[in-house]
Amino acid sequence: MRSKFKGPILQRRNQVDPGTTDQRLLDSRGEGNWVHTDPWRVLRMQAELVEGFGALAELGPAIAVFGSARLAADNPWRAAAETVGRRLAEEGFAVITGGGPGAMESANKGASEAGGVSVGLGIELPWESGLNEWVDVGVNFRYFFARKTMFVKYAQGFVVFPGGVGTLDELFEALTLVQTEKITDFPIVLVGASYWRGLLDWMRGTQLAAGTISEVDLDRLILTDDVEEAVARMITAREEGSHR
Ligand SMILES: C/C(=C\CNc1ncnc2c1ncn2[C@@H]1O[C@H](COP(=O)(O)O)[C@@H](O)[C@H]1O)CO
Repeated sequence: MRSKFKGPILQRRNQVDPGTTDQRLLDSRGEGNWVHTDPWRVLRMQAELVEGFGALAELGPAIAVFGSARLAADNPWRAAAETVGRRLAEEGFAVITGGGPGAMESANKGASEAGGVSVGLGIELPWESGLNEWVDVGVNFRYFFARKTMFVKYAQGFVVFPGGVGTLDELFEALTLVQTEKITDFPIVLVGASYWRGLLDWMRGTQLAAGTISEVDLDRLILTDDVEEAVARMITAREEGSHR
């Protein structure tokens, strides 16, 4: 009876493959299509997590700063993001952004110029993106979910500047993780009261009224125009965390 093990799998009779796995690896160059298959993608996802964890494991206390990629250089929120980056760095926090332009670039600039650790977690996009020039530690991701894991795992709080759907995605992911107690003691500060108030009013007037969220969910969002308050909230959370 024909019989063979293909790794852990027993094959007998007419189920026996010709050749061996090593032979197939070494004997031919093969076709390239397999790199686009899901099993291979899983290895790439795994590699992104490993690279991200490796790059950030010793970062120390860090705050993520989010906000629009599209804010022009003279937009006042850019100046505020730069101040937040600088002040967080002065207080000993690493600053993590998406590594892109706009508010991200300003926060990285503030952190880098203050001598802090300025981190950019970039994402492969259909158009040219890359990391802004103020990123001093950069990791570029293929997969959004792997990148998002890094923000939440290595930041102890979020400061969120006005932004579009990308910023809302990051904000509501954090809020969901806090609500479901996947992350704890995690301040979320929204800078730009005039920009965010409409959203918070809708959440209160529509979501809270319909019972789809609780008052405590709204209480988790801190709204301010004062960048010093944003920084102070992060410092307080760090101090409270260190007493536990
Ligand atoms: C729009 C342009 C470039 C976009 N490049 C980005 N690079 C890195 N991270 C990005 C980029 N765009 C969005 N993000 C992430 O989403 C948030 C901002 O998205 P929004 O829709 O602009 O609010 C941001 O925090 C990033 O994490 C060319 O100008």
